[in-house]
Amino acid sequence: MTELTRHALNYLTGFGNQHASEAVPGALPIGRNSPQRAPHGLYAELLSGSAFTAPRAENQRTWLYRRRPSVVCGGYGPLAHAHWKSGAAQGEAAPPDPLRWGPTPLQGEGDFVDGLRTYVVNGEAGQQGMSAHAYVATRSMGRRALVNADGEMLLVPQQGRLLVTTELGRLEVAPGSIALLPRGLAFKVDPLDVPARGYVCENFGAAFRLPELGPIGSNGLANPRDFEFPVAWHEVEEGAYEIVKRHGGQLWRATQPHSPFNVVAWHGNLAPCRYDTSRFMTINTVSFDHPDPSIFTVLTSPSDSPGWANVDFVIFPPRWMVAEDTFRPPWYHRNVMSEFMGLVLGQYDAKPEGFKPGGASLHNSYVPHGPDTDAFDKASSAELTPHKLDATLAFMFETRWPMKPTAWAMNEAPLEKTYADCWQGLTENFQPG
Ligand SMILES: O=C(O)Cc1cc(O)ccc1O
Ligand SMILES: [Fe+2]
Repeated sequence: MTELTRHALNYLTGFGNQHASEAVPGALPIGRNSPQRAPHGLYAELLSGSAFTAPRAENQRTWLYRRRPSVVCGGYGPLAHAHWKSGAAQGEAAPPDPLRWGPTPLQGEGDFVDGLRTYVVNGEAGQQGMSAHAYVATRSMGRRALVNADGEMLLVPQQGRLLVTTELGRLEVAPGSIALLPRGLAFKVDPLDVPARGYVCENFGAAFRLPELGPIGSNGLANPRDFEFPVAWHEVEEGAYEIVKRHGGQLWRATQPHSPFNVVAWHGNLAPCRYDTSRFMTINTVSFDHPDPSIFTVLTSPSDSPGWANVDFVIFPPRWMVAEDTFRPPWYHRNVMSEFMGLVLGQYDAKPEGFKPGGASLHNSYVPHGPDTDAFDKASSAELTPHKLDATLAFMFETRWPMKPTAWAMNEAPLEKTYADCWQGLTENFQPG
């Protein structure tokens, strides 16, 4: 039995809060960040997530008090990885068809980094845009840590709990929950159940934040208090670590003589967190019509154009459907924004049979899509009594930049050859006069 299954981890709560935590009493300096000698012989180190002069509401930084500073590290050399891609330049030209993949196969051995496979890319690593990946992990990362200098990582586990160890402490993340790992922070992802499978959004744009609530008011959707942050924890075991670094859309590796998880105390508002999607306060119509899916936004990474997200993280959680005189599933549509979807659990109402947990779909910019023929037929004649969509969790990474599938997604992943056939039964029913 691991230490974790015996003792639940502790968490600090509140998205955007200035948190403070110390694993050893007195390790956190009081009243200043950089005393001449930090307590207990620790080194003070600043990690920033925004320009120093970013507006206060968007300014993110954390002070770390650690046994050795991060600069004590060997030189980096390239690390080969066949399947982790980033930036539009690493994608393929693919036809503007709707694409769908079956569940990512669970075979193969490897840790979280080995098991990353990129579905789609856009933008440019470290600058703007995003990538969507699948992961399959069958073993822990051991004495190996990942630092993504290009972007923040949003983990969406689909099966198997994860122990995420970070410089700021540890998070346990189960399917149904997500983890958000700031750009530049060292972490490792270890499966607590094997094999573990899930999805990752790598975000090269502005850091994910809670969406504005507008007329909804001061409560609702993802509430800030439900985001949980780790308490300080440092690894006591001595010995070298391999640091795997994502930088400039490539992987690099170096060895350092000590663990990067050597932060004894920290304070600040740039920190990893987890969020349980069952705490999402879902809003939907109580009258008629199917609202835009933006009402299900958990987190958003804005771009420089107001309302045009670099990427949104949207969920389709369990919810009551009560709309009167309404076609209740999503409408048929063609959107300028591009939609990558995954399914954690259960069925998705627009494609109840064809879209499988652990699978994915891509409806790129202006690619027409909507409910499949079966879903259309059922929803067009369903009795419109209140109905609970239960035991379901789909999600979407929606981005303003068209996505390019990778060579893996087109040639090796379980791409369905006949996905578009699911709409061929939508016959013409027009009855003039
Ligand atoms: O295409 C999809 O399945 C995602 C989606 C869901 C919805 O309720 C409205 C629009 C939309 O793109
Ligand atoms: Fe859509």
